Amino acid sequence: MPTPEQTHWIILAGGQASRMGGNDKGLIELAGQPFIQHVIDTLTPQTSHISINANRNQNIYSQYGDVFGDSIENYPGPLGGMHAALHHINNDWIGFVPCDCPQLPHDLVSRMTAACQPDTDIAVAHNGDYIQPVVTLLHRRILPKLEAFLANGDRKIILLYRQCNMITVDFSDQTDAFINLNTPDELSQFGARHDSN
Ligand SMILES: Nc1nc2c(ncn2[C@@H]2O[C@H](COP(=O)(O)OP(=O)(O)OP(=O)(O)O)[C@@H](O)[C@H]2O)c(=O)[nH]1
Ligand SMILES: [Mg+2]
Repeated sequence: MPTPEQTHWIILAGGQASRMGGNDKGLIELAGQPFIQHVIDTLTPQTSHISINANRNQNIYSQYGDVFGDSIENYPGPLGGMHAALHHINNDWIGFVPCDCPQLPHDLVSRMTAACQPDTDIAVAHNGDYIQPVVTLLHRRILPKLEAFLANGDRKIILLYRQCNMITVDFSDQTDAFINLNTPDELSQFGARHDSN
């Protein structure tokens, strides 16, 4: 429904990365490049509208593009980044990807946009096994529901989605595209596979 050019994409890098020892995950290096650079490299051929949601090291992230932080304090989770994006970006359709997913689909934007219907609130990627709740394209009409959800103290992303008109977008041909690296072990194992290829 929206064309790819009518969408604006946010790289979510605002988490605490507690499982990664609290290091700012978007800036951790993989194959000589910070995580955020891998995501930017995948998205740049797909869209010219990219912003970064980060709560730490905003001066460093600003070298990679437009940066904004959460307006809700105490790390409410990815929905905090989505909430901030809906206030920061003046666009009907806003897409999200996490900073710790270094091999996202090269056709993510075209497939997510093509799947949306006029009444779609949220399109969420699905790898055939699992829904990928932080790889999503949403319409700004969900903002009132999102604000009520957060004000109620709710944080579980999928519970909000179930209140909306959600569709899933099939990426079962690319199951590995959504591998995300949450711990030092996952990072070193992924790095070792990457080096041996
Ligand atoms: N803006 C914002 N983004 C968040 C927040 N929590 C998580 N995220 C982002 O959501 C995505 C998925 O989160 P996780 O992989 O669980 O990352 P994380 O919360 O940094 O890591 P853990 O603390 O180990 O769970 C990542 O891109 C995070 O940057 C938050 O409180 N605010
Ligand atoms: Mg993760």
